[in-house]
Amino acid sequence: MVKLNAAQLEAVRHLDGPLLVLAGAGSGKTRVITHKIAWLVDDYGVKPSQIAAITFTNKAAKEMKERVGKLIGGRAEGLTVSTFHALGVRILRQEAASVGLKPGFSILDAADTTALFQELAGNIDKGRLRALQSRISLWKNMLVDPAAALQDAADEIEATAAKLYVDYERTLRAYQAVDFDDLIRLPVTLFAEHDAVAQRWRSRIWHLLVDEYQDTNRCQYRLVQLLTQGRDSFTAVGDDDQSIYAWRGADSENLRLLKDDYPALKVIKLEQNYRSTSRILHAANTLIANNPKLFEKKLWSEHGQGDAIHIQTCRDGEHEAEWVGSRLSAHRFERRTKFSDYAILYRGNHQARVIEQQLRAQRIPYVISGGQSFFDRAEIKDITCYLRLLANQDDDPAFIRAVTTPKRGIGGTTLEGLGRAAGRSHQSLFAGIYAPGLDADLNTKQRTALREFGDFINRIEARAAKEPAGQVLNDLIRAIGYESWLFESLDVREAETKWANVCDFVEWLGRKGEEEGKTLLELAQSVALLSMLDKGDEEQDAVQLATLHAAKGLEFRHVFLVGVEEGLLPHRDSIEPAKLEEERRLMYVGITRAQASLTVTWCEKRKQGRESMPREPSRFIVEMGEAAQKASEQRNTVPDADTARAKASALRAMLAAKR
Ligand SMILES: Nc1ncnc2c1ncn2[C@@H]1O[C@H](COP(=O)(O)OP(=O)(O)OP(=O)(O)O)[C@@H](O)[C@H]1O
Repeated sequence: MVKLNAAQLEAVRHLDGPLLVLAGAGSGKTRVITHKIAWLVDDYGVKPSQIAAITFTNKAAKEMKERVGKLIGGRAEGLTVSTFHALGVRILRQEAASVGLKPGFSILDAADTTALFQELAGNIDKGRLRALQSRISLWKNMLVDPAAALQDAADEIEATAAKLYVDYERTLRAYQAVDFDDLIRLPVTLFAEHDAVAQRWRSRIWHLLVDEYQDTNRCQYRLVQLLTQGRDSFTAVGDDDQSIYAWRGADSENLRLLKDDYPALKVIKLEQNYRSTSRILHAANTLIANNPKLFEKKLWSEHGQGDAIHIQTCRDGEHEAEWVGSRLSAHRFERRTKFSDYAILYRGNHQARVIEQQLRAQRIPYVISGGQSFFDRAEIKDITCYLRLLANQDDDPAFIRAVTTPKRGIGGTTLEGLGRAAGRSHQSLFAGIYAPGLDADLNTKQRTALREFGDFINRIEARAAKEPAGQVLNDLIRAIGYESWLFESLDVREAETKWANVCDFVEWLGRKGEEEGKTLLELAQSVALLSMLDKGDEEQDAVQLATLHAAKGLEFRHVFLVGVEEGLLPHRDSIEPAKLEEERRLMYVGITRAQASLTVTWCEKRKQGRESMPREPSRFIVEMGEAAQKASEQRNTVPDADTARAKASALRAMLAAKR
C-alpha cells in the first residue's frame, strides 16, 4: 500500500471490531477511508457492494468515489458512497410500505417545508417561524415524536411548537411526503421496530465507514448503531475540533459515546498533518487551544515554516473585496499559480455579494458553493414540481405549483372548489379531479381545464416509465409552453437566463438518465435531494468562494479568510461560551483549509443595513498568537500604513489584556 504512515496503515487494516480514527485537520482521515475501501476490495476480497461509506455532503461523496476510483478503478463497481440522507432515501424507497408511504413518496426541500410551515402557522413573523421550524427539526433529530413533544412541552412556547409539529406531520403524511430530517429518522424507527428489516440491511453491509463523525446527530448515530448491530465492526473518522453543526443538532459527544457504547472500541490517533505549513498549523493549534478538549491531540507537519500569515486591515467591505481581488491577482502573477489554487472563505452567505462584484470587475473567474443551489432557482423548481407530481400524485404542493405554472386558466377559485371536493372524499387534489360529485363545486369550464391537466400528467407518466428521460422531459416542457411563458411574463434578459438554466437542467438530467440507466420516473424520485448538491462544481480554473461550513473537508493552496471581525466571526448571536467554542472551531476549519498561505482580513467599518458601523478585529486573530501578531506588524509596509500601525498596536493591546 502506497503512502500511508504507520498509524494510517493500522487503521486501514483494523477489522476486529469498531474503530474510531480520531485526528486533527489534514492528517489523512479521508485518506484512511479511501485506502481502507481499496484494501478491503483488493486484498481482503470483500465485494464492493458489501461496503458502504458515508460522507457529510454530496460533494464529499463525489470526491470520495473519484479517489477510490483512482485507487482501484472499475473494481469499485457496486460500492455505496453516499450521504446519510441519500442512504436514507434508498432504504425508504425499498421499505416504503413498512412506514406507511408509497414508493413514489415526495421529498420536500427546505423551501417547500418553510412554505408548508408558513401555511400551517398562519400569519407570524419570519424569525418566529424559523425558531419553531428549527425546534421541530431538533425534535426529529433527537427522535422525539409529536405525541412525546406535546406531552413533555415545558412551557407555552414549546406547546405551540409541539402542536405545530403534530399538524406538520399529519400534513406531510397526507401529501405522501417526507422532509430531510425524516430521511434519517424514518429508517431509524423502521429498523428499531422491525428487526427483520434491519437484519436484511445489515446483511448487505459488511463494513460501514463514516467520515466527519463529529458532525453526526443523535439520529444518525442510531442509524449507524442499527446498521452495525451484532457484528459491531465499522470505521468512524472524526475530529472534535471540527464539529461545526451543533446548531443543527450535531453532537460531538457522539465521539465520546462510542467508547461507552462499544467497550471494544479501538481508537487510533493521527497526528501528522500533511496539508499545511508549520506556521499555518501553529496558528490553528494556538487558536484551538482556547477551547476545552474532548481528546488530547497534537498536530505537527514536516512542510517547513512557509510564508508568514498575512493579516490585513481594510477600511470597509468594498475596500476589503477590492484588496483581496488585487492581492490575489498579484500573487497569482508572482507565483504562476492557477485561479483554482485560491479560496475566499467567509462566515455568512451575505458576505459573498460584494466579493463577487469585485471579482467580476477584476475579471477573476470564480465558483461559489454553499450559496443558493442551482436546484433552488424558481425555474428549476417549476420543472421539478412536475417531476414530483409524476412520481407521486398525492403531492399537493407540487400539484398546486404545476397546475398554476405556466398559467393555464386554473386559478384560486377553481383550486378552492377542487380542495373542497377532495377534502370531502379524503383524497389528494390530483385524485379529486376524477372524483364523482365535482360538479357541485365547479362549473364545466373549470372541470374541463382540470381534466385536461390530469390527463396530460397521466399520459406523460406512462411515457416517463419507459422512454429516455431527456426526451420525455423535453416534450413535457414544450407541451406546457414554458419557454414562451417565460418570455411573455419576464423581461428578455431574465427570461433568457432562466430558459438557459432550464435547458441546462434538461440536458443534465437526460445525461444522468443515460449514465445511470434510469427512467424519468426513477430520476424524479430523487429530485428533491438535488437541492443539496452543487451543480456548478465541474472542474474549471476558478477561485472557490465558500462559507466556512461549505469549505469543510476541502483544501486549497492559498486561502483568504475575510471578515474576521467581532460580530461576524464570532457571529454576534454566538458570544455565549458554548456557541463561541463552535465559532472558534469554524475559524479553525477555515485556517486549516490552507496548504501554503493564509491571509486574514478584517474591516474597520462595515455596512449594517444603511449605516456604516465601526468594527473590531476578531478575538480569534489575537488567539492565533504570535505568528499572526508578527504578521500584522510586518504588514505596515502595505498601503494604509497608518491605520495598519494603529491596528497592530490595538491587536498588541488586546493580546496583552488577554495575558
Ligand atoms: N501518508 C500520507 N502521505 C502523503 N500525503 C498524505 C498522507 N496522508 C494524507 N495525505 C494528504 O494530506 C492531505 C489531507 O488529507 P485528508 O484530506 O485525508 O485529511 P483529513 O484528515 O480528512 O482532513 P480534514 O479533516 O481537515 O478535512 C491530502 O492532500 C492527502 O492527500
